[in-house]
Amino acid sequence: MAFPHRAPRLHRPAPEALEIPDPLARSRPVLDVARMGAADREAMARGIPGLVLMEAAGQAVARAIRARWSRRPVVVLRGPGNNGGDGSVVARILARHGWRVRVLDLAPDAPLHGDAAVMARRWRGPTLPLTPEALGPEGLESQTLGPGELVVDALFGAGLSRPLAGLARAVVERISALGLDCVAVDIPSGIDGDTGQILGAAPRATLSVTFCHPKPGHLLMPGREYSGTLVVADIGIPPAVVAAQAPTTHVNAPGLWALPAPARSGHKYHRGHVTVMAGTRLTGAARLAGLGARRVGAGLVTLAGPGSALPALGVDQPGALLWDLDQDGPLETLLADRRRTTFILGPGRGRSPATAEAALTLAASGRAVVLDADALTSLAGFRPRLARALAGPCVLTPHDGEYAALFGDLDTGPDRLDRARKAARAVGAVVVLKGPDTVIAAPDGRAALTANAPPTLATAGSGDVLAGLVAGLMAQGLGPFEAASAAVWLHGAAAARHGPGLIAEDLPRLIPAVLADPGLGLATGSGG
Ligand SMILES: NC(=O)C1=CN([C@@H]2O[C@H](COP(=O)(O)OP(=O)(O)OC[C@H]3O[C@@H](n4cnc5c(N)ncnc54)[C@H](O)[C@@H]3O)[C@@H](O)[C@H]2O)[C@@H](O)CC1
Ligand SMILES: [K+]
Repeated sequence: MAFPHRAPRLHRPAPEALEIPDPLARSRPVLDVARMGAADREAMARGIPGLVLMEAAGQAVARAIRARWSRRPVVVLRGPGNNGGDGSVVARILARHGWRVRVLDLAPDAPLHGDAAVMARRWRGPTLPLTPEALGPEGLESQTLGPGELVVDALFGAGLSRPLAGLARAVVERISALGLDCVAVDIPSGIDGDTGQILGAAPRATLSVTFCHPKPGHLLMPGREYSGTLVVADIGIPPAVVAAQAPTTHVNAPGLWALPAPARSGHKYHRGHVTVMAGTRLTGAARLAGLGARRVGAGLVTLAGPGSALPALGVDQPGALLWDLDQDGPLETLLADRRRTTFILGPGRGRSPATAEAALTLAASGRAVVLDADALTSLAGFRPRLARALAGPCVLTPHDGEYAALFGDLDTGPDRLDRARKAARAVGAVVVLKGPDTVIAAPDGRAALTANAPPTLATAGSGDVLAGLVAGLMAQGLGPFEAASAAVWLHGAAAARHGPGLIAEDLPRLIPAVLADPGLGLATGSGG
């Protein structure tokens, strides 16, 4: 039998096998539109020509497309600015690799400027005007966008300044209606880069290729959903240029925080003592919070509640301590023990003036405090008192409803990053604004955007576990911003390990496997 004299043809990787490194697996800066623009200008001022950056941007998009898809007809929707300039580069490079490419110009009569004009001249292939006729069912399907065609959305990026209207809106809606694969250059046109909100309309991209670092709009809903798979390409902007923009927002992932490794010589009091203030009913919420704190490494956890609640509180946690608020003493007695470093108030506590008073007492105690659920709604109307009372590290964990109760008067729009930041500043505490795109904000302006939480986390009791994780990390010495960010990430990572059918009780059990991830540096147990 003769040996084949040609090497076997390599298989083109199936999309599932495509190895695009997850740009959100480690923490990195998130650049708002103004900082990204400033970084671009600074890079150019340091001698990197804009054309070089644009060529690198277009090349990165073309590379991502070629990695993901095999050759197919492509239509590049080209806008009037530099996003369109990137689109011209994508068209040229794909065509050079033998792809059939057409450019559809949004504003064929508008004069192009600067780098975008240069790149448009370097594209010598077919270019059609985007006209109303091209958008009719006859035009778009039969002439302009054929079945199976790949759309490159290079209409608008960072320069989006108003809602999409007219032809731009019509073409974007047509892409979605036809269910075509769409690659967004930088960000889907119509998604606000700073807020993730849709301005008018936006295409649902299969893939978005952005440059240098992600923008808030890639991580905040609905922008995150519209962005599809995110690729972040290095286009040669030096890290020092990015650092000079002093980014205050980061991707919430390892690197933003480091988990406390248990010291070999340590004992349980070195790992903090978390006290969960429970109510009479819904004791499950306090138990879940206690489990969260214990699994993440708190040395001791006390579940404190009224005498009538104690049998239920202790039912399934032999390792937790119990405190009878009627027999053993009230909150003040607990606070007299300085080794009680950390408190949780809210889960299952009940909404009442007494809960608000307990929250204010804890805030003034100087201990690390997590205020969640009923503590937040009970504090409605007491925010100025809370802000004045706060004497120690404090984390508030509202979902949107609890946010409305406590911060509804703040002047914010739908932008969740802005909402969390303003709330943190208003009260002087770290705010975890929970949702599919949980935002953590500190009073000093730092913020973290989370992208690892699967939708299965939206289940009763999951927030109670989160409160426990935050407290458990603060008990071990993490600052409130780091503890809150790490807890939110661990919570998402635990849920992601489970898949469908997740219930809150599963989450604490999944935490050890997450902590064993080598990327977190705890697996060897070699803490000093
Ligand atoms: N040096 C740089 O600044 C680089 C920029 N790059 C690209 O440049 C993009 C930003 O470019 P630009 O600042 O030129 O902005 P864009 O290209 O995003 O859009 C600006 C143009 O769109 C118009 N416009 C905005 N919103 C509109 C709407 N709703 N309807 C109709 N017209 C609208 C504006 O009037 C302006 O003419 C980035 O997103 C990125 O793709 C890359 O080339 C990398 C380098
Ligand atoms: K775009």
